Amino acid sequence: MEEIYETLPDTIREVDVLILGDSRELIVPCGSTLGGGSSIKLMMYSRTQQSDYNSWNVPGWSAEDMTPYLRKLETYHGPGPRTFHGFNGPINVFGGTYRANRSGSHFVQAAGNIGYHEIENLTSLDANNGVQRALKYTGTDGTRQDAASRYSILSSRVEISEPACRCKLASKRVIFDNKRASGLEYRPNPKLVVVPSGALGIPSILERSGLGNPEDMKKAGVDVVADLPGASENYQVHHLLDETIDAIVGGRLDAGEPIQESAAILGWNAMDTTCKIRPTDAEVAALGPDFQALFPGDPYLAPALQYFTVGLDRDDKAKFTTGFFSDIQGVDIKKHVWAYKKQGEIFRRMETYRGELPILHPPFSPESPATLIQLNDEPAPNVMDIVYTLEDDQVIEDYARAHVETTWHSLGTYKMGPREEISVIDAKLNAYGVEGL
Ligand SMILES: Cc1cc2nc3c(=O)[nH]c(=O)nc-3n(C[C@H](O)[C@H](O)[C@H](O)COP(=O)(O)OP(=O)(O)OC[C@H]3O[C@@H](n4cnc5c(N)ncnc54)[C@H](O)[C@@H]3O)c2cc1C
Repeated sequence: MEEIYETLPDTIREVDVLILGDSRELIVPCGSTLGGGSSIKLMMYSRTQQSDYNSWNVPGWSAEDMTPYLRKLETYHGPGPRTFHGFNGPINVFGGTYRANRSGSHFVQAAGNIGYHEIENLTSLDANNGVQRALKYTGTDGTRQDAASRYSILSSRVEISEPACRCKLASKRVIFDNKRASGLEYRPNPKLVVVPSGALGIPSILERSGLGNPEDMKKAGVDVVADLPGASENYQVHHLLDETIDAIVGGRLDAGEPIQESAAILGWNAMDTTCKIRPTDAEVAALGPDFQALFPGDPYLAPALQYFTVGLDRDDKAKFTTGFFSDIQGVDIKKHVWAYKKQGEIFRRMETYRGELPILHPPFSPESPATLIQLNDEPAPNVMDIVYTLEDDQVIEDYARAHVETTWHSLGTYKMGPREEISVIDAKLNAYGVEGL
């Protein structure tokens, strides 16, 4: 395990030009270990909206087609009608062994005050514009529900060494016998070659193997086996502003204590509420005609700059950029500014609210109604929506550009769909232009 861990990249680093004349490196964290992201993820339970599945427009992969599999993977311990969920799957979905109930309830109440009411089952695939007390990928004892242990990869010693071997051998490239995938370095002639290396790992491995954008492969000296330009397109990840005020990081809590006591707080991920919200029609209109023309739709409208491509060896730096805030219409940044204001209106109405944290607050001018406030013992009285000026909008925008981070949910490379839409795999997950992969 240790050896494998050390041979895989921990993070993918990216240099993005976010502010004119300045540049900042954004990091996409990924789980470079057995179980991948599921071994380090935040355990937050959510499901894709049905419109997302249906937008793939691939027979056999609609929301209706996917629902039996969504049920099959879970043992659901949450609220809501049983029709939407599964009760015999390997992954437990549970409310957690610990919750910060007071602030959670205040959030639900405050969101309700501005029209986002509590929805019992926000994961019904079409529920929207509501909040829910969050569920987690944890067992009823608070244990992480990771892919490696829940799918029994670790159930016997023999099986431990098998996926471990594959991880290591897969790490360079797929071998082709003419157009047929025939092995992963030292494992010749299997019936089928599967490369489960995640949205970040797959493009590099397959481009090193000759499947990808011919231009990029030529530059890297790789012979073309299949011309699949989509391999280095369509990468998507979403952005957020985030800051940790963690008791362990802050030195207020020794991590050893809760571990020794098997404390219930170990089953907590500090996310007690979750929500899905969209701008209203009036808000969309206020964001301008460019935004209106493109909404609702794919929020990642900056594909021209998003790609991930080949390096000659596994440790070579990938050519990679998220494309955050780079679309000329400014739709991506406008969405972020809208979300900043909206979450502020919820927090300002929480009974627990006592003002903003200076380290997390954009530097509005002291005259702005959005300027930093700190309250003493009482929540804010008679809260009205802040009316932001154009200058305030600019402050939020600059702050977002300077502080935005990536959010761990990489997807989209090696896209499934018709080949003419520069997709890379078909509805049966076979790569176009070759066999057995
Ligand atoms: C910090 C973090 C927090 C997250 N929080 C949540 C959350 O709360 N809720 C949620 O639903 N999702 C969350 N996610 C996202 C979720 O973990 C991923 O979407 C999911 O794990 C993707 O699964 P995957 O199988 O596609 O790829 P991965 O889980 O990335 O698995 C890819 C595997 O391939 C291996 N690999 C890569 N390159 C090579 C190579 N060259 N050779 C051999 N092996 C290779 C990797 O080591 C890894 O084991 C989080 C992710 C991260 C990183």
